[in-house]
Amino acid sequence: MQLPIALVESLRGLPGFDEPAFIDIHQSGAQVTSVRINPHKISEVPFAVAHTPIPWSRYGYYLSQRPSFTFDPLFHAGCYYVQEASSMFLEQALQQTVDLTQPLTILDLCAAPGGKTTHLQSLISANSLLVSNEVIRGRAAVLKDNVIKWGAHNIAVTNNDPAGFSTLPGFFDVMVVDAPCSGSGLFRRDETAIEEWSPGNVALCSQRQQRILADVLPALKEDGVLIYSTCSYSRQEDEDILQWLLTLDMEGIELVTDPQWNITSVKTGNSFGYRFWPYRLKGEGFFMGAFRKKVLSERPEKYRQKTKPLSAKETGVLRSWIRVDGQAFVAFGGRIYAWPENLFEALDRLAGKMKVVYSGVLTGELIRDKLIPDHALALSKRLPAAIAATALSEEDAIRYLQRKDFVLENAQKGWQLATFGGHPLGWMNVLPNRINNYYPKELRILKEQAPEI
Ligand SMILES: C[S@@+](CC[C@H](N)C(=O)[O-])C[C@H]1O[C@@H](n2cnc3c(N)ncnc32)[C@H](O)[C@@H]1O
Repeated sequence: MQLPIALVESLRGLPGFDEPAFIDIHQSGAQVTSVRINPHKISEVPFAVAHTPIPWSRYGYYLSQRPSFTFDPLFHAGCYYVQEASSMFLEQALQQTVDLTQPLTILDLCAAPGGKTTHLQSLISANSLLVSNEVIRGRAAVLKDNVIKWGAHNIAVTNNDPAGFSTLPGFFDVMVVDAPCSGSGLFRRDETAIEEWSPGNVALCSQRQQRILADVLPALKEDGVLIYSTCSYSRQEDEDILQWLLTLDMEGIELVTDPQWNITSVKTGNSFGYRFWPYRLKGEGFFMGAFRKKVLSERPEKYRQKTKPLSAKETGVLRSWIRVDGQAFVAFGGRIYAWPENLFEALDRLAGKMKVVYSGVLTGELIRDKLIPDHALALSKRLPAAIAATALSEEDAIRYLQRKDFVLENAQKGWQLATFGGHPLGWMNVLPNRINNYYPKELRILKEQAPEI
């Protein structure tokens, strides 16, 4: 691996930078595999391979080998997320700056494919709302799929430019801006990123990061918390951005780190940054800083309800499909979504101002008083206990996920969940002579499993 000389030169003098160790780790070919479990679905790592906890995250684990995630049904059931270890430091930043037992409104501004979003959802209280935004439409679709897999009911996925959030002044208690960057921190994983790296691109990224932050900060409440991060090593995208934030009446927040974690703390003026060097800890290059907003925010507009919830009569048929307690049901384009009642106002405001591509739990479509359940409902944690389900063998689970035919002896007829290890994978409708597989086509496993030798 040939690192750009201009990058190495630009890092000289940065706290914690060790040039020979930096070059060595990139040439060693060593790879770190880590996952974060979904505490709403499982409580232990579901792999036979040896694993050790990631010290700064209660849900993160290093794996001694990389299993085939594609052919693990529990991956498709949303039981865990494959995520780089350093970025799980978000947990520390959040835990140390906000009271997570409170109902919070949180924005994850640059959210696709969903690493930070799924992590945030595991940390916040059930009556908090997480708005997970991605500006690029195709990437917002991937984000939505990952949010559905995670199975939570308190996330809304939006597809807006950061400037769009200026229509929601003072709306958020917390904002996470995991900014698009020059990506040098991921060189070990993605060698093509090396070809795209240039000093000019670092400068462009730095300007774009400032623009994104300036556009979105009006939507943060006074005293609200901003968490900023990149996977770049460059000072212009890291410390320089923290310095610049101080000029916008943002106040740096110092975080406590255990010295054994080997994270490099950087104090620049009154801002505090945290650098992750891959030769000092087990993880990729990463940078994070936290701030509190010290300037008055505009007040949000007076609330006027726009969305009309469905009546109890209209939703009567849903009772056998979803736990309706505490939920309001709303219809968009014939599709019925369950919104937690206590988040109704926030979701309704959001729907009035932003391009919302997903919210709550998509329950399904009502056709002539019958519900055609959506895949999202199968993966959600709002299913009633009594719903019909059939446990599949691992082989059948893979065939189900590939949308291939399989045979079930003595299975109950009708709509039911296809499950593996107690976790729903999706819907199927068992007919007398065949099984209709409702696993979404666009999510199916396309690869073939290599035969065991
Ligand atoms: C570092 S990635 C986010 C990774 C994500 N937070 C996670 O943990 O999975 C940055 C994201 O910012 C998005 N992005 C690109 N240009 C942007 C812009 N001008 N404003 C906001 N987001 C942008 C990219 O599409 C990308 O999804």
